[in-house]
Amino acid sequence: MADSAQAQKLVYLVTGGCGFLGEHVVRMLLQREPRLRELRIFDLHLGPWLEELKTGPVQVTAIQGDVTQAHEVAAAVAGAHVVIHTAGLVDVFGRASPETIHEVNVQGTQNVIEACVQAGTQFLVYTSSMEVVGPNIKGHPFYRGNEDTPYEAIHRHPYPCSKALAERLVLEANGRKVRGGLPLVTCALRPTGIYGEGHQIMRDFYHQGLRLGGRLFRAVPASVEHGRVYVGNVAWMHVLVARELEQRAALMGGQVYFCYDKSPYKSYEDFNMEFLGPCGLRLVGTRPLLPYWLLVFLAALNALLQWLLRPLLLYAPLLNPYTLAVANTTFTVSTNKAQRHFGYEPLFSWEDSRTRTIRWVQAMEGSVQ
Ligand SMILES: NC(=O)c1ccc[n+]([C@@H]2O[C@H](COP(=O)([O-])OP(=O)(O)OC[C@H]3O[C@@H](n4cnc5c(N)ncnc54)[C@H](O)[C@@H]3O)[C@@H](O)[C@H]2O)c1
Ligand SMILES: CC(C)[C@@H](O)CC[C@@H](C)[C@H]1CC[C@H]2[C@@H]3[C@H](O)C=C4C[C@@H](O)CC[C@]4(C)[C@H]3CC[C@]12C
Repeated sequence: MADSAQAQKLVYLVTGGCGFLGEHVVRMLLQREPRLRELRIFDLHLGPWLEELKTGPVQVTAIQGDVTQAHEVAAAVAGAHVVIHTAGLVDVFGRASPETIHEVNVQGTQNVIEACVQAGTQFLVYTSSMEVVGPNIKGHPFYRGNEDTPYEAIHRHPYPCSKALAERLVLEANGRKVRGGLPLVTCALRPTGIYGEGHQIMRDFYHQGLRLGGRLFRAVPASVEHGRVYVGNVAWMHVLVARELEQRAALMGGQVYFCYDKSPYKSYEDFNMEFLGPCGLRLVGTRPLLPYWLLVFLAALNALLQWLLRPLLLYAPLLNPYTLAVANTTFTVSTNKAQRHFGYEPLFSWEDSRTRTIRWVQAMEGSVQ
């Protein structure tokens, strides 16, 4: 990274900077990274909100580009000191083909790595996922596990497969010599289910509840714990890792860190109700209203319909065999590795994270009280 004379003048690149997490990373960098001279935001789809960021002291450069295009990535990385790579296809609903998911999540990540090597960029932070670990295809629970907990990470779905492969590429690239002869320092962050302002799935559940007269119907037992983490804390961890990588390269380089905070362990649906309940929705049923075998049948029917309708239209409901399996498998983390390695503490308390998310849902048109 830059020498002391220029230490206040760093260039950061955030890929996927207009996404749900990416936007929070961009805003967090502008608020909490005083060394920034230029912040480059690379995304397939640039958001109109970027314009408001261009009035501050930091040069904000919006770059419309595709991580699958190596030359576009190389141009965006050239001259950057730090790359935070969040761009990816987060698709477990069958919207994109397995080939496209692989091309974006794996080849796109390889393009970012090679661009760092060619440009002499030394620091790369990759947004991985809990799904690199599990739930696995056998439905084994991962109960309050950490980065060292043994677990049979076997996947078949294109999304977790792509995240696992991309993470491996990033970690294996740690230590490669970049242009100029210095070592590339990489690390991967593994958020569990992220929630907060801008979470599209939360928005989908809210609108589904409105369509059903203010009700959602329980499909998953309350006993199935899911780890969730507030988007602001995930963004903060990215900023902190990017800042500490240089000083702690020997300790942090090539490492993975789960993203965590004080969000409570609950079933996916019960956790969502922490925000949707105060916005007027009700979760019907203290236990699943339908037997599991019927849910399995309905999920399979959705998958069949998606396949049959694909030539005509995209049918991608929330319920499919993969989402049903994930929803019904306990996956929670309990770790302090990020705190031990680089002093991470959540920036937002559970209460604050909950309040911010509720306010965001309430701001959506038609919140029912
Ligand atoms: N949302 C979660 O719960 C969660 C949990 C763990 C990890 N993650 C990871 O966090 C990252 C961001 O996820 P998100 O939830 O913000 O998703 P998102 O879809 O909101 O954001 C992804 C961004 O990447 C961009 N993008 C997609 N394909 C691109 C391409 N070919 N070139 C350039 N940009 C491209 C999209 O336009 C979008 O702005 C992903 O890597 C995802 O795997 C998400
Ligand atoms: C229809 C019901 C069965 C309903 O409960 C389904 C919920 C389902 C859509 C979600 C349950 C668990 C979610 C996943 C989890 O939070 C972690 C993820 C990792 C991240 O990298 C991408 C998103 C996701 C796969 C997330 C997707 C939605 C769920 C499957």
